Amino acid sequence: MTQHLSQPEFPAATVLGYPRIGPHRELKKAVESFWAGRTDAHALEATASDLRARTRSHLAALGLGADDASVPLDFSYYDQVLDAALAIGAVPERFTDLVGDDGTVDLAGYFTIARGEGDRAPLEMTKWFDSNYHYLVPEIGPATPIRFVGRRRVQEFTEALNAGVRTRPVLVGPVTFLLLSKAADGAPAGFSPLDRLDDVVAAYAELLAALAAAGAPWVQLDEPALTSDTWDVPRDEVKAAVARAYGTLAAPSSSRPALFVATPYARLGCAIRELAASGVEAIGVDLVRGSAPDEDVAGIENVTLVGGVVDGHNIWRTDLDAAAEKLAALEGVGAARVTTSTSTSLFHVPHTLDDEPNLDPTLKSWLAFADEKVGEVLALAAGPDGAPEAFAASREVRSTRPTTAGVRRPEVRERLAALTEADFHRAAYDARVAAQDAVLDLPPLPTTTIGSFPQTAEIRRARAAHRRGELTDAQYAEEMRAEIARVVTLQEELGLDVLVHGEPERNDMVQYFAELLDGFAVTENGWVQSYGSRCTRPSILWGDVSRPAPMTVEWSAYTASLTSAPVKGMLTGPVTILAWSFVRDDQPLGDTANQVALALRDEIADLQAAGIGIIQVDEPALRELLPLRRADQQAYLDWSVRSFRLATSGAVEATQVHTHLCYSEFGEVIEAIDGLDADVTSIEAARSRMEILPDIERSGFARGIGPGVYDIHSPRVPSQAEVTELLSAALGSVGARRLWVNPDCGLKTRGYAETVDSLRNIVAATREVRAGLGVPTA
Ligand SMILES: Nc1nc2c(c(=O)[nH]1)N[C@@H](CNc1ccc(C(=O)N[C@@H](CCC(=O)N[C@@H](CCC(=O)N[C@@H](CCC(=O)O)C(=O)O)C(=O)O)C(=O)O)cc1)CN2
Ligand code: MET
Ligand SMILES: [Zn+2]
Repeated sequence: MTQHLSQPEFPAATVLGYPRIGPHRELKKAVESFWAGRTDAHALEATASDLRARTRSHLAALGLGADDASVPLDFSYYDQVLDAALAIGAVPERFTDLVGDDGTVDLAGYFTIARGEGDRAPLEMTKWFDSNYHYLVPEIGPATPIRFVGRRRVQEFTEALNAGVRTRPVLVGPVTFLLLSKAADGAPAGFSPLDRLDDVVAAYAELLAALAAAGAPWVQLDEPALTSDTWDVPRDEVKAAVARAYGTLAAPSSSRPALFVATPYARLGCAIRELAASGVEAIGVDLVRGSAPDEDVAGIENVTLVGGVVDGHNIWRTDLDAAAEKLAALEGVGAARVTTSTSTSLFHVPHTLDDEPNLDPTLKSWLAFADEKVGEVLALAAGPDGAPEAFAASREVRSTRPTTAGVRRPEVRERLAALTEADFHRAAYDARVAAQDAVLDLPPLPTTTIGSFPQTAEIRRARAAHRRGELTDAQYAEEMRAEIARVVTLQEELGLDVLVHGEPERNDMVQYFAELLDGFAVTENGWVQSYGSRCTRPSILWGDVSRPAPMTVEWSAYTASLTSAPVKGMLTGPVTILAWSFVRDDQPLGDTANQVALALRDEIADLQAAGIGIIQVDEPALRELLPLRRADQQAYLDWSVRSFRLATSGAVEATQVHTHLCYSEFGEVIEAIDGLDADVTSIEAARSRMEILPDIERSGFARGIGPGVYDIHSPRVPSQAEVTELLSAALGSVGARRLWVNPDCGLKTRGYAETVDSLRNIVAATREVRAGLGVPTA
């Protein structure tokens, strides 16, 4: 051991992070009431402080030590990447007026940067690694101010210490911060945010010193970017950045805390040597999605290796024997010490199983949410002799799970085994176009929406009342039908060409289907943050999947009965259903996806039989599950595309199959999108001003395409002129024959006022552009 004498030991058991939204979404409610002007910043700060207090004493009560830095301090009002940007003062120029004399931004300003205001666009939002969490993308240019200004983490640390808990502050690490950033508008060609590394590192060094001065023995720097090899920046530059950043931050000094660098989500392949040589005291590796590092890493003998053996990203009870073996194998790498942790932060999983009285007890015995995972980490640190009951309970799952009814259903398995290649193919596209043109009679540049209309407070209240038994099934259905009728009338008045039913009956586009399919369970309080204050309750896909009855046919058929316009049926695709659920870990994902696909295939057949001629199968999560390492990507794209094709290829030639994707860079998966073989694809494009078009052109994509012309993530109403301009750009690259007109995504999070104005402008702009083509306008 060459560690400094005063060097504290890393805790034997810890977790990389914990849910921050609150067991009953306390933070969501407090933040939304602040936004609505119902409470002031003081009240919000007080609620947040109370939530932090409850979280740390809860974690201490669960058994994480109160004085040894084993309780992580990872609170955020909205997003941890935005927090990092504001800690170092990196505010985009358009928000400069929000910055005070001391370089900080107050709470109201913080939310303005997160959510936009008037004509000022918020920071772009995109997926956090391969999860359904979304972070805000910092904008870094050559002149972006970067210096340590934001003391929130320091204050939170002191607050906890005064209450008797010495926490471990968590920060997004400097290299990941810059790799996740984008070049600010106006940055010269060739500029990369990583060019500002030295400035960022200098700011972090001051922040670390402030935390040490406040009494923090350890600080956790999250560097998940090091588990991916898909950055634009060459690998050698990433390694050099790690060496440079941590060479500075971990240089011997009495004024810094000990550093724990965590690398969740996949294998730390890229920079472990640079990290080990840098002088950081501890390195966390993901042993659930990744594997142990090589055995010849120089410097590792001075480092504590923190083995992430409890899955932070899924909810299955850990096989403690297998996890203990992984930890034992990690010992072989030659580190100074090996300790136990989770693979990722636990903010991807719900708080606790104790809040789920209605989950089937057998299923429940197979699961571990965040609190139960804390127990697993502690049990592993104690070992089989120290925690015999936990190890016994874990063994019990191994024996009951494979044999429990519903886990393996012969009829589902036989149907899958009998599939042939023909089940994955539709007729040739040209034949489909001819058949569809003959029945659909659509104008050029057909207008449509992505499916959902605003989920109003009345709709949610009705659903809550139905759940509590205050509305009968019939009364609830009546309310939903009334809403559908309103949405149909509105779309007719607006003059949209292909109508939707608006999805009022869906609590969520995945949970709705999970509630109707066999093989899934749903939670009551299993909320997980998706972005900002928005949460979802991921369903639990535990057994073989099948469809006991049609799921959407009545709603779609009712909708079609109200109008002579074509109505688009609306389903969620197999990949997205998997991505936004907690999925069984006992068989390949592709097999599970195909089971879901067969259920959807039957639904499509029923929709067709009910006279629905256009069916959209949403796959917004296609890009999300893309593996973080290039070598793994093709295999993923193969099974994901095939499952979509299995779901949709039963459609007859005349049925027009649509798909929809949103969020993230599609350039990387454009060939896969082509492989879906949908007749029409709608895709997010408005916020990036149609940046996707060159990718589409280059790929030779030759079917219908609707690049979004309305950024639905903002309350802003796009003007007719703006939409006309976007459409003209799209027309230039894809041509009138293939272009569809639609918003970026569903309208469920929007209000009615801005929705109606925006759709009106979209229809008007489309008519203007059609007129330019010499097409009749009405
Ligand atoms: N699963 C999923 N992931 C996704 C998306 C998505 O739509 N679904 N979209 C993208 C963006 N992410 C999003 C995630 C959540 C929401 C969202 O709107 N969430 C709602 C909850 C949606 C929901 O589950 N609603 C339920 C329950 C609503 C609720 O809170 N009910 C109250 C009572 C309602 C009342 O009395 O007003 C309660 O239970 O306490 C329903 O409608 O039934 C929220 O945070 O507020 C939007 C986008 C990517 N990932
Ligand atoms: C996140 S993609 C959303 C698609 C869905 N059909 C909707 O309109 O809400
Ligand atoms: Zn979408």
